[in-house]
Amino acid sequence: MSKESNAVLAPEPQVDFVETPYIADITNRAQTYIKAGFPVHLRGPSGTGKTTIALHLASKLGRPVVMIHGDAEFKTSDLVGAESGYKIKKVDDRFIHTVHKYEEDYSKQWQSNRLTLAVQNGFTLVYDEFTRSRPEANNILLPILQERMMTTQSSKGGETYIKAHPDFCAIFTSNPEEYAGVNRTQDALRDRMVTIDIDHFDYETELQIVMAKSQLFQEDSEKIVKIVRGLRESGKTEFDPTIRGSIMIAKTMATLETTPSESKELFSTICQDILSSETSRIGSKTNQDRVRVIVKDLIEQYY
Ligand SMILES: Nc1ncnc2c1ncn2[C@@H]1O[C@H](COP(=O)(O)OP(=O)(O)OP(=O)(O)O)[C@@H](O)[C@H]1O
Repeated sequence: MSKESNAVLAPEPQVDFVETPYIADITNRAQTYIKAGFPVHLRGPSGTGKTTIALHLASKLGRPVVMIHGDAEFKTSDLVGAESGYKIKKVDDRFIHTVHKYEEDYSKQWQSNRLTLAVQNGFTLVYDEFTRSRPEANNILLPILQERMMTTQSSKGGETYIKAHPDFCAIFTSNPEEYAGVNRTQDALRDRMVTIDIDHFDYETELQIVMAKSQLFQEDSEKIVKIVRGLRESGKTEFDPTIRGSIMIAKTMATLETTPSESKELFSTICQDILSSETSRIGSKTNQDRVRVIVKDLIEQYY
């Protein structure tokens, strides 16, 4: 299988994907803009489901999907493709086994990269956390989004143009600009996409996701979701706890073959460990201790 075909994903529904009215509303709005020919940008804090919704949207469009993860090290050539020097092909002779022929192809090879692959073939591009790449690397996107035309360097030097396939479309995700390692979105790029701001899920969606991922019953999943939401709403944590914390608590309980209702002490310890870890990223013991106290109080409240 070629390197290119490894980069292409089939547009398949995700296992355990939960579609509540909250998710359906975001998906439907995004789909409308894509249908109208505009790229969509899902922007929001960590753990608000942006990547999952982007892949869900992509699967609904029914075209093969090419995914790129933003990276501070990216250069334009990592997105578009680059001259890869010459390649040597070894050919085994089928009849005389001791004979190996080597074919050397000194002509420069064009290694199509993911963006080129999507633009040329009309695939859906999911560019996850695209603002982690430097603005200079992302500049290549401007003519693609504006004129549906991509500029590349030809093997003979100079520029060539690739017209975007009519089915090509792009979905972007990003974290807010105050996050570490996130670059400011260039105005020109932002103006060419429809940005949908996403926040933490509503209660019903969090509950359905926890149940789907852990197989815990509703009553037990509700306890987890109420505690995580209570901690988030307290506003006293360094970082907001997310659905990831809820999923980790639920899966840990399920692995131990117990439930929050059966084992209150164990549940309390697991909630305190996971939530203090998720909400303090600079190793502050003060924050961890504060979270442990709030979580303990919330557990008393919801038992
Ligand atoms: N609709 C959904 N159905 C089932 N699980 C979901 C859904 N949305 C999100 N999740 C789960 O929630 C978690 C966080 O989602 P996701 O990774 O998409 O968030 P994100 O906003 O892209 O986060 P980050 O900014 O940190 O990359 C994942 O474990 C994901 O599987």
